[in-house]
Amino acid sequence: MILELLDVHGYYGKSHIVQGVSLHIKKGEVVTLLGRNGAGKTTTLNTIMGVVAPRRGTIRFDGKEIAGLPPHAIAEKGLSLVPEHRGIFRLLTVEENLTMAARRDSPWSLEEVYRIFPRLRERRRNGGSQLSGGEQQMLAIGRALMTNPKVLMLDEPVEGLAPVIVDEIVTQIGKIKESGIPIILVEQNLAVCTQLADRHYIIEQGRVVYTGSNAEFLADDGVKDRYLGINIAA
Ligand SMILES: Nc1ncnc2c1ncn2[C@@H]1O[C@H](COP(=O)(O)OP(=O)(O)OP(=O)(O)O)[C@@H](O)[C@H]1O
Repeated sequence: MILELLDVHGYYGKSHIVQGVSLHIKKGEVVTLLGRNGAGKTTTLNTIMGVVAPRRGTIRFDGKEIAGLPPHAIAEKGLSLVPEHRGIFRLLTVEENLTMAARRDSPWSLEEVYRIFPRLRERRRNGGSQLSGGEQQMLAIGRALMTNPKVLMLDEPVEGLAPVIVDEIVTQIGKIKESGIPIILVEQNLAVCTQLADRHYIIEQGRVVYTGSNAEFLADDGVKDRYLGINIAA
């Protein structure tokens, strides 16, 4: 098990948002965090990264406790979060965005990243501000790869993108999965989730209310209806 959360609680000030989340991810797996808006998925990712300090519970990464460490120390250990609002440097070129994230010990070279994201190679001299939304997302993920992540967390990577770009990014995330990097995916697009994931967690009001394999989830229309408000018959 590469990452494990046991009864983790996270707060924004006095607001108790993450209310005892337990979950885990193994090497090579893709797991999703599903749930309605405001359920606490992003806050769970921020709690793993130490951006929201966990007040109770255990977060073990590679067998060692990381709860309570500052975000930079957690990032240095190899946890990488690509946030919803991408955070690329708009005044730098694509290639500069990538190279400035590179770590000396990383097996991920520019070539490797360009192999997964051919569009970034084509756009390598373009500034961040000249990229489409999809290209910005690719750059944000590519930049995370340059840091040699041992666990990659993606927060709504295809939100607001055209279907053809969504397909492209799903293929690219699939290639990252094949490379062996475990991925925690927060995503509202269920088709994307079920194409990529081995397992799913559904979060409601800061708690895990369902967990199952992708096959179990796909076979259970009731679960989608109950927790996600998707009427399968419609
Ligand atoms: N910086 C913040 N300060 C205070 N409350 C916050 C903050 N960020 C989020 N919240 C609250 O925490 C709750 C959970 O938000 P979170 O973003 O984790 O939900 P989510 O499941 O990721 O949903 P979404 O898809 O809307 O991002 C919400 O009620 C939200 O209003």
